[in-house]
Amino acid sequence: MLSVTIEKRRNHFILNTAFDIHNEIVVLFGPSGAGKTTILNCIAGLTHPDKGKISLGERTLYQNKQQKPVPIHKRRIGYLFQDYALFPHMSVEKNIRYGMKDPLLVEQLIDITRIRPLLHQYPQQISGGEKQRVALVRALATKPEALLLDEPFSALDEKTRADCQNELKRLHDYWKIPVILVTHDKQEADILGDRILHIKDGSLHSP
Ligand SMILES: Nc1ncnc2c1ncn2[C@@H]1O[C@H](COP(=O)(O)OP(=O)(O)OP(=O)(O)O)[C@@H](O)[C@H]1O
Repeated sequence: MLSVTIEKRRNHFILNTAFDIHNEIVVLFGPSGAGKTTILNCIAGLTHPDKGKISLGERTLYQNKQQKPVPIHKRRIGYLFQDYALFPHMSVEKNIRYGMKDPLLVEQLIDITRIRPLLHQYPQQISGGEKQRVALVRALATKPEALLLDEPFSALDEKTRADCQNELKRLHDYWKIPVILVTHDKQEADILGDRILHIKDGSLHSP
């Protein structure tokens, strides 16, 4: 379980939120500037709350200012952004194998997502949807214990977005870990979310 309690001062409000995520896909849904990315960044360790506690399974990743936060690379959290961030000078295969923990698992992921024909291509030679699937596999190849997705499919056309959404569902059925997905797209939230958390001005609220 991913357990999150965050208090953090922002420009126009104090982000103040608490929630638990089991092995499910939870959608974080809310207007621009509501605090969604700040929450993901705190969980990933890119920034820290002013107060609060973040734990993943038995491990405490952050607890107030009493103890040193666990550094990003030791959190075992996969983070996928809108602009995929593949290494441009590496083939798809090298991108995926970078930081991988378990070669057998990577082979399975490649088959599940049907990206084997792309392995020898470079990022600039494949489409946006393909890049996003590769980025998803790369994130999972590190064997994360939780996955954070910040509008991963918003730059894609409708058909490609639907394909990627299906891919994510299939991967999650296979690999049940806590997933947080940020989206502005209500339809995507309904399709993918086991649960939807609505956030506005830094606080969770009912729709
Ligand atoms: N370094 C910072 N210091 C103070 N406030 C910040 C900082 N970075 C962002 N903010 C403010 O925090 C609020 C939340 O920003 P955040 O990026 O988390 O929102 P978001 O919900 O992800 O928005 P979007 O959907 O547009 O990406 C915004 O009002 C933003 O202006």
